[in-house]
Amino acid sequence: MEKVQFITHYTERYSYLDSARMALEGGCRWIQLRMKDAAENEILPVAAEVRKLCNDYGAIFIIDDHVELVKEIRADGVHLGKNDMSVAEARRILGEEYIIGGTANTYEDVKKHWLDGVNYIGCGPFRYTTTKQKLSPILGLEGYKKIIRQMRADNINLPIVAIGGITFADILSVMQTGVTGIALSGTVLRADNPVEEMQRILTETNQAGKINQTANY
Ligand SMILES: Cc1ncc(COP(=O)(O)OP(=O)(O)O)c(N)n1
Ligand SMILES: Cc1ncsc1CCOP(=O)(O)O
Ligand SMILES: [Mg+2]
Repeated sequence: MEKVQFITHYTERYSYLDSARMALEGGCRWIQLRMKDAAENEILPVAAEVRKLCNDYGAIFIIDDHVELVKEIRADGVHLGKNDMSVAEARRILGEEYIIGGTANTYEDVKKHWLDGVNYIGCGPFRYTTTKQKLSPILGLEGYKKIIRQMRADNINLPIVAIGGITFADILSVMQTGVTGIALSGTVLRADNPVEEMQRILTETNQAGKINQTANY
């Protein structure tokens, strides 16, 4: 599985599409199109461009929230949180070929998604971030360690992607908690050169992932 998911964001400098393009140019191969509160007629043209770019780069394309658009925009899957359609319902609609991600803030969230047939978990927030409103309680490193311990005890084997306020400096310690990967947005878009920042983040995450594989948890 890809270790780094980039989440699109609109800033003063960049459009949603710019953000996806820069992440792909920097080597990221897993893009989530997140256009919070945008209407369908705004999402569709951007999604068409992101789909094309992801095809060019051989990247996975996930859409946030919109199960009803997945097939129309030819996304590879969808990411769903607590206030979205349930993973079980989305699975019934989309079938087994699509990727479904689910948000978790607690071990109970992870377990429910596991039973509902999720493919990966977006687990967070790691720390405070302004990219998302109404954040769940901050997990910090200890929060991830606890969730991973509980998963191992119950034999739940699911990719866990840490999210929320993650920067380059956090990657090693976050990956060392045992998570599978990270999802990020703001730290890439705030960088002077987002393409280079993405490259640096990928190298660091893959390096940290290799250390993880040899560590004895
Ligand atoms: C990888 C990943 N993890 C978590 C989220 C948050 O999803 P959700 O809780 O539904 O919040 P919104 O993103 O919809 O505001 C995510 N999008 N991606
Ligand atoms: C979608 C989402 N869910 C929890 S934090 C977040 C945004 C993460 O973005 P950033 O890396 O900018 O903090
Ligand atoms: Mg959502």
